[in-house]
Amino acid sequence: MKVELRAVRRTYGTVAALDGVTAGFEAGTLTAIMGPSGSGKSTLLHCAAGLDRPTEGTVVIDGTDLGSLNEHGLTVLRRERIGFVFQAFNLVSALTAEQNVALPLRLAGRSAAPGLVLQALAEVGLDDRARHRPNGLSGGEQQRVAIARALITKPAVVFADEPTGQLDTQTSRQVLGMLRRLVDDHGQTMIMVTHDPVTASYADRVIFLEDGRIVDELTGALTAETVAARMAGTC
Ligand SMILES: Nc1ncnc2c1ncn2[C@@H]1O[C@H](COP(=O)(O)OP(=O)(O)OP(=O)(O)O)[C@@H](O)[C@H]1O
Repeated sequence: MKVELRAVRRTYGTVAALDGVTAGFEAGTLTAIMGPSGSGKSTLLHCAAGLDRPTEGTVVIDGTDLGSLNEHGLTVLRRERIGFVFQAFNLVSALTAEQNVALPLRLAGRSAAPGLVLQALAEVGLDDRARHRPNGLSGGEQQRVAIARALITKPAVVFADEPTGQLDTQTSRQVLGMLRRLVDDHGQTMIMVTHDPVTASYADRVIFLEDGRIVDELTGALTAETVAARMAGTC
């Protein structure tokens, strides 16, 4: 499912958090958004995901102009087609890991096929923690439950904000490998904000923001070194 931003501007008072961003995100691609603090990364993600409305310009997902949808229409689109891996989308503390992962299916009125939820937990290495509540899990484990929950509906588009922010190196590699396989095998469109060159190196493309504008782009065979060099302004 293609996601397109056309001349998107988002202002907060006199601050232009996004200042005329045009970008397309094709199905089956993973894009990393990078840039200094305050450059507009979260604002871009929120506008592209229909969580925030641009002040000017349009966001089009799979041919639908999000500006033409009311709040209910946006909610349905988000629930049925979009997955979120955001730090702010916390787990429900009263529910077990298994129940948290099953929640998006229940909200969409879909029943979970037997084993589906456990399989999603197994993919993030947590099938043995299914009955634990969030406060009985480490930060990294909670993050992995949130990823399993985001992917359980097999969303066509996934938005991620620092998807491996709280994970150790090894778990982080596993999770990134898993996200990469989802894009390659299921043709999902994935857009992730990250400060980490290693995380960005899993992407097909890195977009660099500065002061609400796209200032550069890297594509091709990305390595953490080339991304880091670009961040340091040395290439
Ligand atoms: N709700 C808001 N109200 C007012 N200003 C905002 C709001 N959200 C963002 N801004 C401003 O818009 C600009 C872009 O913010 P944004 O959060 O998109 O940046 P970012 O690149 O994600 O930063 P970080 O890496 O620190 O998370 C900043 O100047 C920020 O202060």
